[in-house]
Amino acid sequence: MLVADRYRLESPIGRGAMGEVWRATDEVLGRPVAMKLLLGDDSDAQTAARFRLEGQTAARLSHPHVVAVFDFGAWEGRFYLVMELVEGRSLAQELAAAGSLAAPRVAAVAAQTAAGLASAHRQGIVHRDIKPGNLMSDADGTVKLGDFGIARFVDDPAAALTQAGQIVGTSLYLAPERALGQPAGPASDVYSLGCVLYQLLTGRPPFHADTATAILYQHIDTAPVPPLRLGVDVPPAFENYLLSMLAKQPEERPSAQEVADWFASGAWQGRAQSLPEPAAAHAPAPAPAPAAPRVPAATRGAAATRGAGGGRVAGVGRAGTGSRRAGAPVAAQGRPGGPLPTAAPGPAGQEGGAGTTYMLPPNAPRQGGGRGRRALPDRRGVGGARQFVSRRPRVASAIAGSVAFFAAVLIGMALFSPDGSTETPRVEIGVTPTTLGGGSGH
Ligand SMILES: Nc1ncnc2c1ncn2[C@@H]1O[C@H](COP(=O)(O)OP(=O)(O)OP(=O)(O)O)[C@@H](O)[C@H]1O
Repeated sequence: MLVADRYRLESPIGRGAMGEVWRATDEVLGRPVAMKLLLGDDSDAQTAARFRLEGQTAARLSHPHVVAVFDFGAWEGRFYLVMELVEGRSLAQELAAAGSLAAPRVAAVAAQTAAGLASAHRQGIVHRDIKPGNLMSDADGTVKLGDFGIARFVDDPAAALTQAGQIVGTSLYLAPERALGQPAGPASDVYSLGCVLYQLLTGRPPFHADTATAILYQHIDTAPVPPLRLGVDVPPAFENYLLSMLAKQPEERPSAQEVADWFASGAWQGRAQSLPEPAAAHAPAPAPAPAAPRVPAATRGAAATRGAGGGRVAGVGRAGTGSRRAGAPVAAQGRPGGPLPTAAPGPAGQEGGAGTTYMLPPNAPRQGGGRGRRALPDRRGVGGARQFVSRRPRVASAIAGSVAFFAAVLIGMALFSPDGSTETPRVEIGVTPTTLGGGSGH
């Protein structure tokens, strides 16, 4: 079949939510291409507009790790998109075949995907649907980021084609701030990439549950189980960095460019290091061998007490509207700090599928008042004392010695004072050494 007098369809490659992808030949330029044909016809204005947006968005990008877009048009009532043909398979297929991938392969995927993502972010484009099926690997193992079907321009909310109260994306990889109804930013893509890398390494995503809503709650307030604890063979530095990408707070995650630089530098092979400063969000990666940032206290602290499957929350089930297929409005985000998305059940869909819309119940935790936020100060307080003791053992033991000395003096005064006074500052004796002793890491 010859499409638009130019592209000869040869064999189907696959089908997604919006269209079917064919291997084709561009007979004008004489080269193989991939052609995505919009499912159905172009009479559905909403779907057609989103399909066109995908083409326009991806066409703005020119990067070795982003699938190139060559052409866009309409033919016999259907829109088509002509792309660079990636001869290989998606990371979803690679993962399905292997079960899990070795650390060096995952590090290469991380460096390349993050580089493609960083180029999109520089153009003001947020991908919003990073998942294994959207990462394509060619015959050499080079990874290319594709499917900008639900991407949006950071500065152009109208381009999101959204409807209030809905969140679009795949729940398995959805950043906490998006689960809370806030707009996706570049850091949301980094979080999603962190989820994908975690899955490639361990064979399972960081959070999984029976319903999409339960998974969203886990993104919000459950720490991922560190891969080493699952018995995965991964260098400590790699694990530390991966967990920093999964930080609950967007500002605590590295940028896509930092992720690309860090993995490309080979630093992932090293041991985890403590840095003198708290995880520096968006600081340039140190050269030549950048250290892994310290995992945010909330991430690591919670990991000790809660498993990835824990914390099931009752709520509405998945609210997959099937909107991408049906052409209904999709993908609305709440304003920062604005009201949470409202509950609205919808038809069920396949977990991890694309173009799925989720809605949280109205009583979902609010940012700043949610369960995760309430738990943070305690975890951070204990973690801070531990870090202080482990980083400054001499100072800590000097303080502990002084406290013990004054305690002994006060006890002596109380015992041997002529009037037998019992006014001993027990609070100082009891509390201070306990606080320091709680982190006896030396
Ligand atoms: N440029 C391309 N070269 C080779 N294969 C491609 C290309 N683009 C997409 N594919 C493959 O075609 C199939 C369908 O892709 P498509 O992007 O339409 O859907 P999807 O990403 O699987 O799902 P969804 O669109 O619902 O997120 C996938 O298997 C994908 O790997």
